[in-house]
Amino acid sequence: MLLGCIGDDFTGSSDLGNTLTKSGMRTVQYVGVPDHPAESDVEAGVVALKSRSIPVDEAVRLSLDALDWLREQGCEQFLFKYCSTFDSTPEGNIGPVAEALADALDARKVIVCPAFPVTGRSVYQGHLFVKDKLLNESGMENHPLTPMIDADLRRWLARQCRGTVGHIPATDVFAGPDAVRARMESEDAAGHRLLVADAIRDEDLRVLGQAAAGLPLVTGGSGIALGLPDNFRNQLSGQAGAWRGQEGRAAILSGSCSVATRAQVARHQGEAPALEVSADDLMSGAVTARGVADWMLAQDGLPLAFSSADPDTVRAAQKRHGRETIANAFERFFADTARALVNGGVTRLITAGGETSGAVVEALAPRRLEIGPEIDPGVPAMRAGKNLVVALKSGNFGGDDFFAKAARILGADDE
Ligand SMILES: Nc1ncnc2c1ncn2[C@@H]1O[C@H](COP(=O)(O)OP(=O)(O)OP(=O)(O)O)[C@@H](O)[C@H]1O
Ligand SMILES: O=C(O)[C@@H](O)C(=O)CO
Repeated sequence: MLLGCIGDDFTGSSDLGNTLTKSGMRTVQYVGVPDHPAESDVEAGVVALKSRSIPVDEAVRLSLDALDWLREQGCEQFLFKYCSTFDSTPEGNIGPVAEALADALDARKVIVCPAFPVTGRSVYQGHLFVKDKLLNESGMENHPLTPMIDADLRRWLARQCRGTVGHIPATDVFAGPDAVRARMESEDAAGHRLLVADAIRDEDLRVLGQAAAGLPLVTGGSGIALGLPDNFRNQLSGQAGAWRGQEGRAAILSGSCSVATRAQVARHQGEAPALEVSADDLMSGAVTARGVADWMLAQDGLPLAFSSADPDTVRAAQKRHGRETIANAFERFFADTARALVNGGVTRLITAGGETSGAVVEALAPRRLEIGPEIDPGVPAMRAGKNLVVALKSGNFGGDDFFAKAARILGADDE
């Protein structure tokens, strides 16, 4: 294994797996820290953690465990993958995890770049934009778990860190890898270890990737991985692996309340059987995982069960029941429903939302996820077992027709 990656959630890890596979690295996603060695043909290993919204100490401990395992597999460089919308709180977990990994690797000059231009995430003057909006005006300020209320990544990250945060401005990135390396030197000399890097185009990310050759630790969204495979080019087999689709029943579970998911749910509701699960019904016990799975298994077509709701509804429900209580209850609900669906014969499972997908994948506990073709930017089809394929969609990814498209691609072989 050449590149060792640690993802702070499951959908985000599959996004990274997608980028690396498309760039020609044979990539496997692991569900948590494996208790077995990696297969010898794996060139990039992504250890997917569910560490984005857990207590800081736990996120650090899990990430260091993942690092130990990846080091044992012989990795030469490490990548910490977080969300392209920098999902975190003033306490963490991005800053503390990045600092702990940097300490363990004795790394200085650590790039921090969540840019992912194809989905509209760019970093300019240290600020994160989602399309033409600053992060804190993009809808992310309403996120149920990690409301993003500051678009200045340097300021937000500094709140989470022990050390100071530096900057690699766009002027250097546009000037190429040598200018970026020179800027990293001067920021290092000024005592800054974590360096927020501007990037507005894929070519900027490739420049950062080139500049990062030989550095032990890189951090960012999946975009930062665009340029990394080239640094290993002469060590790669050139065979990313063939994809085999899966026939059989398909179903969708959506716990994501993000803007893109709500549009996908609205579109799907008009075309196929869909069942809404409200927080009140879940908390009162009026709906159960068993009941919802039975309903889904009884439908023709592509059934959807969703809790996706608008920000006002989410806020009101959180006020009534408590944010953590609801989050835990929905996670348990989606995990149990997924288990019942797979036991009931579903072979193609589509999930929306990072926390939701994490709960589902942990419940199904596949040993590894093999990355297949891209469904929409940032979302690959994946094989989770002999008879099971999955698509784990990040909240804000995918076009309005994502669900139907995902079911189709999960069912088809590579051409
Ligand atoms: N109807 C609802 N009322 C209140 N909270 C809800 C409701 N439905 C879902 N939630 C909460 O919203 C959160 C959704 O998080 P999740 O990570 O699954 O989606 P996302 O944030 O859109 O995805 P991503 O992390 O990929 O951006 C969960 O914590 C869940 O408990
Ligand atoms: O980077 C992204 O936006 C996604 O891969 C993700 O992590 C969302 O949960």
